[in-house]
Amino acid sequence: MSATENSSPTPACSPDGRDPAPSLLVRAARGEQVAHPPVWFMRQAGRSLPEYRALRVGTGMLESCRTPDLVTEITLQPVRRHGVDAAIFFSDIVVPLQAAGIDIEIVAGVGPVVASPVRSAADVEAMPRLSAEQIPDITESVQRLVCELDGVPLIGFAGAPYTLASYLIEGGPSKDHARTKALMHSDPATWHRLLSTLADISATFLLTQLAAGASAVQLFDSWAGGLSEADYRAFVLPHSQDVFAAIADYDVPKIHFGVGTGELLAAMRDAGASVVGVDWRTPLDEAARRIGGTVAVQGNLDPALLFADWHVVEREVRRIVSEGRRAPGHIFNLGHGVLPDTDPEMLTRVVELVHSL
Ligand SMILES: O=C(O)CCc1c2[nH]c(c1CC(=O)O)Cc1[nH]c(c(CC(=O)O)c1CCC(=O)O)Cc1[nH]c(c(CC(=O)O)c1CCC(=O)O)Cc1[nH]c(c(CCC(=O)O)c1CC(=O)O)C2
Repeated sequence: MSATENSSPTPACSPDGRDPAPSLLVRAARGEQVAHPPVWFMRQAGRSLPEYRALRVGTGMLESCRTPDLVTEITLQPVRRHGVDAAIFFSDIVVPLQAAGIDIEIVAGVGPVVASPVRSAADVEAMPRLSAEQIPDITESVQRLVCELDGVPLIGFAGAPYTLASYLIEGGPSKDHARTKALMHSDPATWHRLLSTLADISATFLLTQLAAGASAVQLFDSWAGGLSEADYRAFVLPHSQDVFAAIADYDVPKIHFGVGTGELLAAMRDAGASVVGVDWRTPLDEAARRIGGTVAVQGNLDPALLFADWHVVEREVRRIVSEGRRAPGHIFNLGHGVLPDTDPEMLTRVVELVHSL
């Protein structure tokens, strides 16, 4: 029976590439000597790929994320096309919120939109929790992928409590996160209750992916870089720590990433990460110095530079790989997600170049 006919994993592919032969990604994350850095890209599946755009016609984003046939195929597309060293589970940070019962949609061209923003103690009190039983499709998709990936590691992911809270409070994407910061400072009790509820939801989503066979996880705190270190440590870090503590029993790379977090890198390590993701603003050797040289780094090509001429991209990739060699371990990635209009050929060339260095 093939994996696609059976939702439970076959022994041949259940604990997967998660040992006994650790993948390049796992070895680099552990700081072991590797010939070249492993490479994958945030948002490597998705709008940059014509085969993704074709498959998505007529199906909404969140519906796609809950349909194992689509999730499996979309997750595999960039692995086949680019030869990346890891797959990232095709989903979104708001999937667990919707699965829990929160009225949230992803509107094309806008992003996540929340029907009733969460702004008061009563709103937080009324928030639902997420149980593993509500997301059997996530288990099925991960199990199928682990089989189909045949040793290529699958990275599971979730949004961190702060970034999820920012969408729930603002009601959608926001540049300044003004309502979020206002609630944080004017009603700390409600704030901590909200973040603790979200930490629970994130942990359940990650645990589900790990139990189904994911080889690594990434916790996205995309918007944490908008906070001072003092606010981050007081209002955010304890909740991100709770998420990492919930998955501590899994001996897998635990990547923690945010945009504009140059001042927060050490604090994000303190959340419990074994790999810290770095955007393009901080060189990787400097990032490793700020982190204290104890964990691996991931990054950090500016996604906008993929629109420049190849000689620019080549120079930048070489610089990043060389700076990454001065860190205790390096996973090559962009400094944030692939932009939708990126020429996928550029991504394939970056993979080939990193593999040749
Ligand atoms: O600007 C905003 O605040 C809204 C952003 C937004 C989100 N989901 C969204 C959108 C609209 C859009 O991308 O156009 C909506 C969204 N999520 C995704 C897609 C697919 C694509 O980009 O073409 C799309 C666009 C879908 C569509 O319009 O058809 C899928 C997604 N989101 C995410 C991931 C994980 C990853 O990045 O690798 C992945 C899957 C992995 C993959 O595609 O390979 C994670 C995610 N979603 C989201 C965030 C918050 C910050 C950010 O977007 O950069 C983050 C974390 C992050 O990337 O830093 C929220």
